[in-house]
Amino acid sequence: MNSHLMMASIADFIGIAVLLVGLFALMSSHYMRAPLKSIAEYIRKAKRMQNSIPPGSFGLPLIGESMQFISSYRSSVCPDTFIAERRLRFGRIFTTHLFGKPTVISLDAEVNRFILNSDGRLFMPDYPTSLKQLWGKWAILMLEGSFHKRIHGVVATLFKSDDLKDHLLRHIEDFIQQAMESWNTNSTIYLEEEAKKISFQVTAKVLVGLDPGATTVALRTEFHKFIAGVVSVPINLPGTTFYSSLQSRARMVQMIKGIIEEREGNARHTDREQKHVVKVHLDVLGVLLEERRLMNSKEREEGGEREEVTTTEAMPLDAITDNIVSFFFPAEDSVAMLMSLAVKYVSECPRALLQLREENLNFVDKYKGEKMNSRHYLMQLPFTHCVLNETLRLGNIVKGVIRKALVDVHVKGFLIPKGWAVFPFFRGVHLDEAIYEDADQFNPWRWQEKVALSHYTPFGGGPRYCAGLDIARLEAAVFLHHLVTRYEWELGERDTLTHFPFVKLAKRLPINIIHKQNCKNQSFPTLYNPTLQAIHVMYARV
Ligand code: HEM
Repeated sequence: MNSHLMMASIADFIGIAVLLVGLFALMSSHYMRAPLKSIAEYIRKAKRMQNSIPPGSFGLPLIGESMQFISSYRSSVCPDTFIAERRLRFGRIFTTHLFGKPTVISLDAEVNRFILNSDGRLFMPDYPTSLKQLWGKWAILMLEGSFHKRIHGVVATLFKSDDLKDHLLRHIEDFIQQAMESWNTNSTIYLEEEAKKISFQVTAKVLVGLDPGATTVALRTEFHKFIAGVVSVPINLPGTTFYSSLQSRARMVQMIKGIIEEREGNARHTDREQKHVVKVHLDVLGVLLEERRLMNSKEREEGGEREEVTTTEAMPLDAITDNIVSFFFPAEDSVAMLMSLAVKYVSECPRALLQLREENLNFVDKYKGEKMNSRHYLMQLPFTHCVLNETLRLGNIVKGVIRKALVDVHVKGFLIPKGWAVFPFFRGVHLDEAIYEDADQFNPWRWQEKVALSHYTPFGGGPRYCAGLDIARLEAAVFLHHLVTRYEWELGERDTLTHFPFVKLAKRLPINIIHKQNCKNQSFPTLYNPTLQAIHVMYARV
């Protein structure tokens, strides 16, 4: 009964809107000559629309159902109340009104895949103006069309390359070693804090080639102030969080520009005739600078003389700084969350922890003294990756993505009207009992059986799939490897998860270190790395 009332309210809303448009058309036509036929056509169209828009409710005027959505995902007890209630009343595809827009939420894996794969044709990302101000108009999330394709391609190619992953592995292990040095038996550490420290260092390395030091610390301080603005009221006045966030963003941009200037000062530039070597740094800044050089020189060639008197650039410097700034977020926050949640889940599931430890100790034995590379960590630790898959499924670090319909879109018998927002809600699919048995339980063994990967989208899909997924998996696998082979711990104070706006552990996951492994008998896989060798020797002397 309730659902019918809600459906009626949407239908009324559309009916009245279409009637008003019809009336306006009639009134504005010269001498009201518009044929009555066209009004009938409008009414027929309204009827057709009201029949095919997914059922649901719009909630209150202007704010719609945003408050219910937010309070549901702020709760650590029953975060999915909002979704569960509506799924029961309306099914897996329903209409609501979120953050100022009529929105279709989809908990249907097939529809979600369709939306992700139709990016750029039927849908495009749709972020509020305040977020555009924060990320910058050139950030990958804001880009469309061929420029998006180009930036995505350059970054994805870099992140897929074994050279980059192997180069990064040395640093990941180094940063983990340094962090772990301070964790001693009988001490309590805040795992989320430690994971964030490590992943920020990895991020600074992979994005701009920075080693830990004063600049990384300064960059991290500004990044934290910057990120606070993402969830603030967007009022750009001195004293507001939003204002301070924009100021920090500007300082991050200055630091990145400083690194660029330093690189360009040192660079030996290309000159094909003189056969100079191009030095492309193995990081995101390096490949974006190279891409910019290529695009701008092509632009100049094509532009001929006219180009010399204009300042047009195919790829301005802002395109580099906006992207670097925006990559800091997934690279620091999401990866650290993956590591922290994996530790929480295995700590609560002793059988999984035991198997994880066994696999990783065997791995140490098997590759004793061998030169390790990223493929070892990505391919030779199957159970570790089952743990990570399950953590991503259950933890839903990214709940879903928001898109806008570019045209009227028909899918599974429903209409998503042009201009409406659409929210493929991955979390709703990942926690669907019809797909995953005991969906709310941590069960890494399910990944040892045949699981339909088409339902599984923790890293999105289509043209905007996560370019950094291998980096995220590598970092998390190496972290788990070192943690379980060297430490025994127990969870400290009980911690809870909240989900809005981002997944967070309320207490930053305190863990008590019970035992630090005597590393004498443990052969670290990357012994040839001089820093690690020094640390290994140090441990061996303990
Ligand atoms: C556990 C960690 C991570 C998760 C869960 C995650 C999740 C996602 C998701 C769901 C998307 C799709 C966004 C959309 O469709 O609008 C995405 C895109 C992306 N992610 Fe990640 N990500 C993670 C780590 C990383 C890392 C480490 C990087 C690299 C620094 C990265 C870089 C990117 C990039 C470049 C895109 C493409 C955006 C676009 O083309 O519009 N991500 N990620």
